[in-house]
Amino acid sequence: IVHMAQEIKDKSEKDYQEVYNAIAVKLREEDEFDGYIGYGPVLTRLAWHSSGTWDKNNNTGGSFGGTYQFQKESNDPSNKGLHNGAEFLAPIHKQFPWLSHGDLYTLGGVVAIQELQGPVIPWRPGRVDLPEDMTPDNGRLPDAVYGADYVRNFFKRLDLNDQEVVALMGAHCLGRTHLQNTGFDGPWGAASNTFTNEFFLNLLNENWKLEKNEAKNMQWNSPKGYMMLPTDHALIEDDKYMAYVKLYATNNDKFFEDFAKAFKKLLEGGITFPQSTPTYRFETLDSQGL
Ligand code: HEM
Ligand SMILES: O=C1CCNc2c1cnc1ccccc21
Repeated sequence: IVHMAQEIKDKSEKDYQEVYNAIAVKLREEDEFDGYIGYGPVLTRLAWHSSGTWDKNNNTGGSFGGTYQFQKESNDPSNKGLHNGAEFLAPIHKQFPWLSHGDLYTLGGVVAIQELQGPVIPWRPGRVDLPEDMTPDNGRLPDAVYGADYVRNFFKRLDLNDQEVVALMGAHCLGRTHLQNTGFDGPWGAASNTFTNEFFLNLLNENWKLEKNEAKNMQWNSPKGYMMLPTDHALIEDDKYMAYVKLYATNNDKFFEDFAKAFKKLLEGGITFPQSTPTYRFETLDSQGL
């Protein structure tokens, strides 16, 4: 299967910046969601989950077809809680019906990262909605209960190496786990809605204890009320991953640079873009004085 991005002839950078701004203004205004964390983290997770179904071995799934819009995919137990992100984006789709669902879901993640003071994520348009029967099966997204070997093997299917995996996991600086979504709980107190390298600092600086939580799942908790999933903690159990955790904990610029590259790669997995497709680097609301 080839997923060839369509050439968008009648839309310019200005048109896409207008969509970016509509999402960003709504994100800024609707700040009370999830205990005043806001929609940034769940939009980021929606962009990742709509892309993370890709299988490089047969080029099925991925962000191209926008199949998250179909219940077969949005009802995947791995996607519990993400309907909040999809509902947030529904009015944006109404306002800009020319934008495909795949472009909408990935652009939502780009806006979230950039508006939460993260790096600029270069983004290309042209994903094309596929019919419902092209929706990938459930079960293509990762479980949180396993260790480093599982994580390394899982991301091979997405063509992502150790360095890209550690950089991407840095997005767990955002938001929190919700017992009713995934059976994990915390961190308690304010979860973050600012994109930083704190996930790596937490991994290295906290005193982690493996405990069973209320849903009978094992998770790592610290005296300060922080938490890590087993797949998070795996990054300091494995020497190769640990080297990148240390790099990103001590070099925020390097983290931002590597995250931006890896997140773009994740959001474009399986898509062939024509040479003529422009790569957009959007302005944040702040940088536009908005
Ligand atoms: C081994 C891979 C991964 C596993 C097992 C995993 C698992 C999880 C789990 C269990 C949650 C809690 C969801 C909830 O209870 O609401 C979560 C949240 C989140 N994940 Fe991951 N994740 C992984 C990789 C990623 C990647 C690669 C990204 C993005 C680049 C990402 C971004 C997020 C964000 C932003 C949240 C917070 C969502 C919110 O606050 O609503 N995760 N993840
Ligand atoms: O160390 C943190 C910062 C707050 N958010 C998370 C952390 C670690 N693991 C997570 C895993 C999923 C969602 C949020 C987090």
